Amino acid sequence: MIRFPRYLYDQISNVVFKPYINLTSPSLLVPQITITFPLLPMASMISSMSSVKSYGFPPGVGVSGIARISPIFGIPRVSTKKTKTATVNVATDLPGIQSPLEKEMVEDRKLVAWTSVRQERWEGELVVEGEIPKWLSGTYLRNGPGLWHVGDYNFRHLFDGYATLVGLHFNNGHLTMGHRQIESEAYKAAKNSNKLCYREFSEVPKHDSFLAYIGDLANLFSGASLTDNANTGVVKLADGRVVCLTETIKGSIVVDPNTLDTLEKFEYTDSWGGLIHSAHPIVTDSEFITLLPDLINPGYMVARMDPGTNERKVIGRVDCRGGPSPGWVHSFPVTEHYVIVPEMPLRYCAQNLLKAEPTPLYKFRWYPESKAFMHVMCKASGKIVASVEVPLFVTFHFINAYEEKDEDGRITGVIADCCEHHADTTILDNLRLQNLRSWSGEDVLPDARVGRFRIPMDGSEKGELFAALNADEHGRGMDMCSINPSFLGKPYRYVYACGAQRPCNFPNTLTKIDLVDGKAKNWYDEGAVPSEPYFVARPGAVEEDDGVVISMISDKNGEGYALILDGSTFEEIARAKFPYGLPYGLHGCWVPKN
Ligand SMILES: CC(=O)/C=C/C=C(C)/C=C/C1=C(C)CCCC1(C)C
Ligand SMILES: CC(/C=C/C=O)=C\C=C\C=O
Ligand SMILES: [Fe+2]
Repeated sequence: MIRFPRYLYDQISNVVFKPYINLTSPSLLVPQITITFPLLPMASMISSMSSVKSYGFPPGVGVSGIARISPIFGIPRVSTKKTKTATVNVATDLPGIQSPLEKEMVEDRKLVAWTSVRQERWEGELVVEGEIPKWLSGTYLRNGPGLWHVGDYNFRHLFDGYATLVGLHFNNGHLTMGHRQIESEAYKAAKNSNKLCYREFSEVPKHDSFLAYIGDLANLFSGASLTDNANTGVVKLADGRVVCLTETIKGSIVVDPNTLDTLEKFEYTDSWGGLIHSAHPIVTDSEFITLLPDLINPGYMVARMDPGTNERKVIGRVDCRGGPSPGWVHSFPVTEHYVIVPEMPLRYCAQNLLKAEPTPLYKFRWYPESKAFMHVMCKASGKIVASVEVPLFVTFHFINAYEEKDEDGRITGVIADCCEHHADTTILDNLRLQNLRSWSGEDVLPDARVGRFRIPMDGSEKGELFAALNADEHGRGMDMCSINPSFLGKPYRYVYACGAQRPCNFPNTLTKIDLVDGKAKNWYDEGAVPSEPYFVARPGAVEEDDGVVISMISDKNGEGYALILDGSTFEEIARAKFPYGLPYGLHGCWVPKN
């Protein structure tokens, strides 16, 4: 049994135990281990062990000792000593061994969704079980925070992790997979200095002195200390560029969808400045629309960027009706003619931004007395055509929105759907890594629903919020949604999302919701954590659900696979096992071939 920190254990695919005879003192058997990283044979480390104890397993198996191992970002050393070798495969041999420490390690592997990615990059062909439709030709990219530590320091929150980009390349029924870390300044600095250097979602770099603290505050206001760790989503712009994004504007990074290489920063050439934006712009073949919260004069700038440019042009501005600051806008929806600007009572909070230690709501604060609003801005004129008070709500993700018309074709209202957490902010705390990693079997995932806003366009002061269907249909879990992109901004019927099979501490099913029938079809693999189900339409499809749904699964054995479901039946049509389990990821996009 070789003991080392959890994060290192997960980096390792193979351990070679090498006892050798010390020639100057032949009675002395000196143990050594070689630790090999999967598919990177050069990246192996050799380390001597202090105490050795055999458990009576075959040679090389069941040996205990404390291994001296260089840190994760260190340069592996290679031994030149002559050795006899015996091989232990950690993945296959250790699970059979039942010492308490070994049990703990096996448990760790099961938490692969919440365990740092085990190496910087990998690429290879996957074996496909079932049949991938031949028409599925292109790359599914998924971004997310996949590395949650620097050296020995472990991050707190799911959203803190350094971005891991995964690519599934589909070609004529074949599938190759690759993953790699996005080379943000924040990631590179952490790697080089072995410490956190930029402010992440919940993490703030430690200061050596009071002077350094003051300097950091200045850097906070200029944005210099904010992270550029583009770990939330990835979008394909109409001009073909693929950009990874997060909530900080500087965290916009152009990547190569084929190699997953980090290419360059996406620099905005306009002078709008600002430090933060919505992590989910609306991106289509003709549109890029984003929201820029204004923390000084509480409000939001709504901006558009034309394909082939890096210049945002302002469509209009919404002044907040509540205060003292704008509500968090992780995402927002659009209809054919309008941009819908949500004003959630979970608002950015300047005081919390200044704090070195995280508050229960991180950089935000819940202001129920400030009320909640939905604003509707005309895309063409930038005018606010409706602004209504709505019941309090909490959402990360809007699903879609569309215009309601009367029989004469006049717009009477707007419907906007979101993954709504019953105006309860505890979901943010649930996403702390400690909570995700220490599930005791209790049902602790707060209820969520498809929250449907109806915003009247007749000058009424209030809008409605209700559940679009009975949330028991999807186990009262609801987040990480996608739709058929051709239905963006239009009346639509189907939502793909992560739902729940209870008890659970995190959404653990894939669900296809039929908003017309108020029914859901659910996919479930016991103990697995599926990531956002992403709908890709079949070229030439007429039906809204004619296509496939792609998700990546981190399973209960610490392994993982790509899953392809039929968009219509929601039945599995293919799966392909990854070489090792991957951490959970957030949002994806589809880059068609050519
Ligand atoms: C991963 C995800 O969904 C959200 C990430 C959010 C981030 C990185 C937020 C960062 C922020 C700061 C570093 C300071 C300013 C406020 C805020 C935008 C929350
Ligand atoms: C993963 C998540 C919420 C799950 C709750 O049910 C939210 C992710 C937000 C960022 O993209
Ligand atoms: Fe998101």
